[in-house]
Amino acid sequence: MLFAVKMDVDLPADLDPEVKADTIAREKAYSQKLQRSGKWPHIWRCVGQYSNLSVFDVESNDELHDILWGLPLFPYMSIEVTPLAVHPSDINA
Ligand SMILES: O=C(O)CC1=CCC(=O)O1
Repeated sequence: MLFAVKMDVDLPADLDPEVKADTIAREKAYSQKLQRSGKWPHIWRCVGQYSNLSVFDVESNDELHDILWGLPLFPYMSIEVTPLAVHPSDINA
């Protein structure tokens, strides 16, 4: 199952710099592990925003939910999930 996920990050201005750096480092490691596994095949920066647009390839809604809840930056994110279906005009479908 494919999902497009937009993640908007909003870190508090007064967040301790060490906590901020550690959380971002853990987020990167978590994301890259999932990218290598094939569960997170695309991640793109949204130009001009502290946001990304990602594609997840997972077995179920519950699996995606667990992945998103596990994001170290999850407490500082707004997340919008869009389930994807094959487009009838897709020449690769
Ligand atoms: O910077 C972001 O967009 C948040 C994020 C998600 C995965 C990652 O490494 O950073």
